[in-house]
Amino acid sequence: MVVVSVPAEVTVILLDIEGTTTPIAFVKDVLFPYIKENVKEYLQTHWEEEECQQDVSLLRKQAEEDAHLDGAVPIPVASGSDLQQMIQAVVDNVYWQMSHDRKTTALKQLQGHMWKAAFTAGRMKAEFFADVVPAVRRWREAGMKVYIYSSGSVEAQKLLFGHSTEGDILELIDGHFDTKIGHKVDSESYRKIADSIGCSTNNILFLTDVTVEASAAEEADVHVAVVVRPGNAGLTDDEKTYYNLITSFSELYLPST
Ligand SMILES: CSCCC(=O)C(=O)COP(=O)(O)O
Ligand SMILES: [Mg+2]
Repeated sequence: MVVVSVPAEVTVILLDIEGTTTPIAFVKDVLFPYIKENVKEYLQTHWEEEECQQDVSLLRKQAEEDAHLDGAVPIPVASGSDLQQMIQAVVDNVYWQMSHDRKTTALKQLQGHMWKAAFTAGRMKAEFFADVVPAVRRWREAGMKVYIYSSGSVEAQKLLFGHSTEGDILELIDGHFDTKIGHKVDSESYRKIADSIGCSTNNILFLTDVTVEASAAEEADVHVAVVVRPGNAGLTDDEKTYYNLITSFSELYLPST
């Protein structure tokens, strides 16, 4: 087994979800199809609710910003539009964004609200790779703080950790960040996360499957390791040489343990 040593200055482990703690297949084959199958009915049922109206407003704002993109789907303003046409426009916009795996705050917020019913009713349970929970427990026993940084909304992250096949493991996580702090490919986001936690960027080790995210974090002086899991996108030879790679969290060696 290859072992990657965690630098002594690291006190915080920051985890990506999809492709790092959780199989991409769970996201692509369970979470995302649930949205596609239920978005129309969800909008019809919840349309009058404040939360749903806020989600639609955010999607409309995003659609305005996306207007220049090929195939972008506009969402008309409420007044003067037929309700069913409006709902269909939102559905089409969600489908279009999902077909491009967009990580916009607007899409992620709606998805989080939609998953709430499925998770809280016990109809869906989040999957974590077998090494994740034991490793997080060990890190915490060794005095590390463990945070999540995912494009999935904080609300959705809490649903996953609160309703998993391993039970409610939310208490293992010290805090959550999503794209409201900035995008994961933007190095400034990692500086803001360090500020918010109250540490230096070089006190953080970020684990992700996506090398552009690793590169952005590294630019901010965050330590990184790239996580290679079944079903993840392949890496180039240069990426394999450049980054510390782990295939399991158990391959991380903490000097204090
Ligand atoms: C609460 S995560 C749900 C999955 C998701 O929507 C997503 O975009 C995952 O992105 P990540 O940044 O964790 O790779
Ligand atoms: Mg990921």
